[in-house]
Amino acid sequence: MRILVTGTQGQVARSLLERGSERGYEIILLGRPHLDLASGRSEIVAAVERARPDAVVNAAAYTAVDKAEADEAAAFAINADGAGSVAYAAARLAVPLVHTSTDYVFDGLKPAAFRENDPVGPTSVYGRSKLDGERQVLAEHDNAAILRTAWVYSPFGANFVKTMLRLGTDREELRVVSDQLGNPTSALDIADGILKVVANLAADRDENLRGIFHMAGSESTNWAEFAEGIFATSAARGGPTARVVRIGSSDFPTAAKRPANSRLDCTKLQSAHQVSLPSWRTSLSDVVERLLPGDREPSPEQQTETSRLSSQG
Ligand SMILES: NC(=O)C1=CN([C@@H]2O[C@H](COP(=O)(O)OP(=O)(O)OC[C@H]3O[C@@H](n4cnc5c(N)ncnc54)[C@H](OP(=O)(O)O)[C@@H]3O)[C@@H](O)[C@H]2O)C=CC1
Ligand SMILES: Cc1cn([C@H]2C[C@H](O)[C@@H](COP(=O)(O)OP(=O)(O)O[C@H]3O[C@@H](C)C(=O)[C@@H](O)[C@H]3O)O2)c(=O)[nH]c1=O
Ligand SMILES: [Mg+2]
Repeated sequence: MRILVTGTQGQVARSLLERGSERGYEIILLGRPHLDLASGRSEIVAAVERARPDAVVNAAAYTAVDKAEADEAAAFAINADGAGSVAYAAARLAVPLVHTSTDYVFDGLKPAAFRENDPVGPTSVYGRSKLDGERQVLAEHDNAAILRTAWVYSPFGANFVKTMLRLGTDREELRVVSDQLGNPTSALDIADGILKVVANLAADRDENLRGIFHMAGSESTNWAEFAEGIFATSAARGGPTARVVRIGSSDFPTAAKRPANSRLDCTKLQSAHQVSLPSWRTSLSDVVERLLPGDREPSPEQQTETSRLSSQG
């Protein structure tokens, strides 16, 4: 099966290339200048049709949350109209579409994990543009699954894990917000989940497989606790580490307002598609390992492990 993925350097796009190729799919990454989601509908349709896909995954987006506050037109062109045009193109080709969306469509005020039919209320331009993208995708294509994910990290692109490891190399202490809750999600796990959903859409016309689903790591946390987990994982492998000082969002001003709680309840995806993603506590070490340089000093535990193994001959 030939799967067209939008974007070439994105976290989810690169993960789909890796995981999809391992599983025998033909993965075609298509990005600028060949496919620009900010261009017009006819250009987008032509680019998608040229790739002759059996399925389409829209993994490209304007994801710079703070920058989007002052760049609303570009965020909506890519995340809303661009997504709608990708869906229109997939509908014309009569192939299934998986579209990626975000936990930031929610206002964060529910004192529990959000379900797919909970009222939305984005607090940022990024969140509003992604919400409009969901609406346009649903309007253009009935053979589509919209997967809302969250707090994505991976060996690729820009993400919070990379930021922490970078800042941790020359700082002893980092101030990180502890009053925003969410589900950190490995893009490699997202890729596995997307491939399963694509296969289900291709195999089965059941309308319960279409529509909006939450697909995030199975365990929630806050950014400060996530940072502590990143540094513990890194330190155990001889990588950079720093002490995390827990602060409130009001002590870390940003252009965009983030939801205080954007935990996602993913039971609908499990029951319809039999997909559930691991906890960040399980998936983080693989990503941290891949992000650390190869020539670092082993940690004391690793040294013990190495000498134990070599003494066993
Ligand atoms: N990152 C996160 O924490 C979260 C992401 N999501 C959603 O998941 C999806 C994947 O995100 P992620 O992989 O992290 O994204 P990244 O920020 O890693 O990558 C974004 C991708 O979009 C591409 N892109 C941006 N603008 C355009 C454009 N005009 N035309 C074509 N391609 C464009 C980029 O292209 P290029 O390669 O050329 O730079 C890049 O490949 C998105 O829908 C995002 O909204 C949801 C929740 C959390
Ligand atoms: C770097 C840093 C960030 N923070 C805070 C800022 C913010 O509230 C939180 C996370 O920062 P980031 O900018 O990495 O994350 P952010 O850009 O908000 O990440 C979001 O991206 C989009 C694309 C999504 O769809 C969301 O699911 C979510 O993953 O951590 C600190 O408290 N201390 C720090 O040193
Ligand atoms: Mg960011």
